[in-house]
Amino acid sequence: MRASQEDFDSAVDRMKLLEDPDSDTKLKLYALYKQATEGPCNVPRPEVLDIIRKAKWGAWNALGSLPKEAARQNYVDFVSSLTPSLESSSQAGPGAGRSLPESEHVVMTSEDSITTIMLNRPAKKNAITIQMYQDIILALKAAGKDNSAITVFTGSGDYYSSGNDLTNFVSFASGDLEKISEESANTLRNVVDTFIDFPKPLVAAVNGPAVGISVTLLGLFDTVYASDRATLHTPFTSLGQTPEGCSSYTFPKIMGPAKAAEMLIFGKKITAREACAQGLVTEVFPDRTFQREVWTRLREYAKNSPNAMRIGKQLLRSSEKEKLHAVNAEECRVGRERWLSEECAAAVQSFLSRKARL
Ligand SMILES: CCCCC/C=C/CC(=O)SCCNC(=O)CCNC(=O)[C@H](O)C(C)(C)COP(=O)(O)OP(=O)(O)OC[C@H]1O[C@@H](n2cnc3c(N)ncnc32)[C@H](O)[C@@H]1OP(=O)(O)O
Repeated sequence: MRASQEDFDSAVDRMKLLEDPDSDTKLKLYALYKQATEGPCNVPRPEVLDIIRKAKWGAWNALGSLPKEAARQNYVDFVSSLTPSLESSSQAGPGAGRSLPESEHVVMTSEDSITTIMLNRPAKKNAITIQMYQDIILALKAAGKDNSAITVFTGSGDYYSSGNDLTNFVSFASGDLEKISEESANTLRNVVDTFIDFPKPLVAAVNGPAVGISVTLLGLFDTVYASDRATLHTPFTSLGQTPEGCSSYTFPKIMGPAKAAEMLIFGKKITAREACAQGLVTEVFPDRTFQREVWTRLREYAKNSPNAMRIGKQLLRSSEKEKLHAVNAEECRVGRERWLSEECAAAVQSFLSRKARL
């Protein structure tokens, strides 16, 4: 169940009863309200000296391209969490009775028979934390079962995703290496398995640059639309790491072994247009019209018979599934060894200490 306009209006009224909320709470409420009512931040950044307006602008702007509907839901949930005693008995609490999982950085919305899963951490270029991997799994499982016809995966803000959050590796230096690396490999394996098994048409709307795992997973999507501003980069070897997301199998198959090697072994960054010429991207759109063109097209596609699309996908993909699961298992086994290597530790340290940038 998603928040209606009435739920939102009622949350706005309840919010007025809050007694002196702290400034972080006020900023978050302000940003979600603006996003829910006006959409993405569309005003120029205020002057440096105007501290309050600058903070408000920053909070709104940080919501990137979060859809109005998702902002409305987040606003209602946030107000509910602040005012539990004021909840009317007819209203569901946060998460109660909702078919969509909630997450701070992985936002799920459904409209026009399309479920959208959006990475929503624009200030960190949508880098994927361990919690986000778990949330992606939950979101995909929910989308696989809901009554939408198509599922779309996209990013908020100027990046599609900068890949694995490199601070995920910080815990490697501070804890039980064996245990943490095993848990991380299991998480990676689960998330990739969930993409392999996803039962409906899965479309990537690559709204901007994509790095690392956000690129490798594209080989498991049914259709990939990209903005002409997007680049695709898999800098594994400069990080002392190896390919994942089944790309060691899907990329050579899609683009041929030589082009795949350039990307996955030498870390060559390619443009969306190059990726399209090589078959990894289905179609490239001008950035200016990307959202409009992609969503117009997807809304048309979503009118097709959902069952026929799902069964069609199975016919196209099922013969590969066993192979893909085996590839995933092997990539995770090898990847885990690499994460424990000196090379990987040094590369991550270098990023974190800002000595190296892509
Ligand atoms: C469970 C474990 C699974 C493991 C799966 C493994 C997958 C492998 C991969 O995905 S490898 C790819 C890893 N990603 C990267 O190496 C990208 C690193 N990021 C960059 O090089 C740059 O940030 C950039 C080129 C993406 C963008 O550069 P730009 O100058 O435009 O912006 P900033 O660098 O200032 O970034 C803004 C803030 O975002 C933080 N950030 C960006 N990417 C990551 C990331 N991958 N991990 C952690 N943090 C990231 C960046 O640090 C800035 O934060 P700050 O504002 O607090 O400084």
